Amino acid sequence: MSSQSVFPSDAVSLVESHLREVPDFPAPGVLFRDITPLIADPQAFKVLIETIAERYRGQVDAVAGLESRGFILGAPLAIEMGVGMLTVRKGGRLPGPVVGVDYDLEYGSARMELQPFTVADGQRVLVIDDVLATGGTANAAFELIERAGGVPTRLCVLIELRELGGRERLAGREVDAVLTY
Ligand SMILES: O=P(O)(O)OC[C@H]1O[C@H](OP(=O)(O)OP(=O)(O)O)[C@H](O)[C@@H]1O
Ligand SMILES: Nc1ncnc2[nH]cnc12
Repeated sequence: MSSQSVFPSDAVSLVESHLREVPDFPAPGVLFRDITPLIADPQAFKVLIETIAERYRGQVDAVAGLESRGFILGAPLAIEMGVGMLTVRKGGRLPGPVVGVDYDLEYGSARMELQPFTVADGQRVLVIDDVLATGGTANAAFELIERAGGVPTRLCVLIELRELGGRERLAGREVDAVLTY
């Protein structure tokens, strides 16, 4: 783990101590960072959400969660900050009208969609997810929010996997990670 988190060291330790590292999931060679122990611990989950909310309170008008683990973090965060929740979903799951973007992952491709009518013009949006890997998913979310008329101010993730280059793919975007590997 590297240091330099923009979050307090207590929050970094909290995430680190509640993570499961699962080798070869969902495919051989992938070390999967599993946040389920963290969200299953009511005290840890509450403190984490409060800590993240503290950093962005008053600076954003909405939270956009990225399907599906970003929803788990985004919904309580939106309530804690008193703003609305936007859902950036995998292709084909939202009733239209939607804006969509196709993008490449490490292996294969994917599509994310957003209902533009959920985004107010000029609305400042915090994008939230559990993991930043190649950055394809987050990059798609930034593009969709902009196409819908919003202003994606930054990405917040619990875990950044540095060697997968997400930060470079998101060049010019603000990225905050609680924990970086
Ligand atoms: O930076 P990237 O290379 O785009 O990868 C990061 C994305 O991958 C994971 O989601 P996944 O697609 O596994 O979906 P899930 O949350 O529904 O499991 C993770 O929750 C991020 O959304
Ligand atoms: N190694 C990983 N662990 C958890 N989620 C991921 N999403 C992309 N890569 C991941």
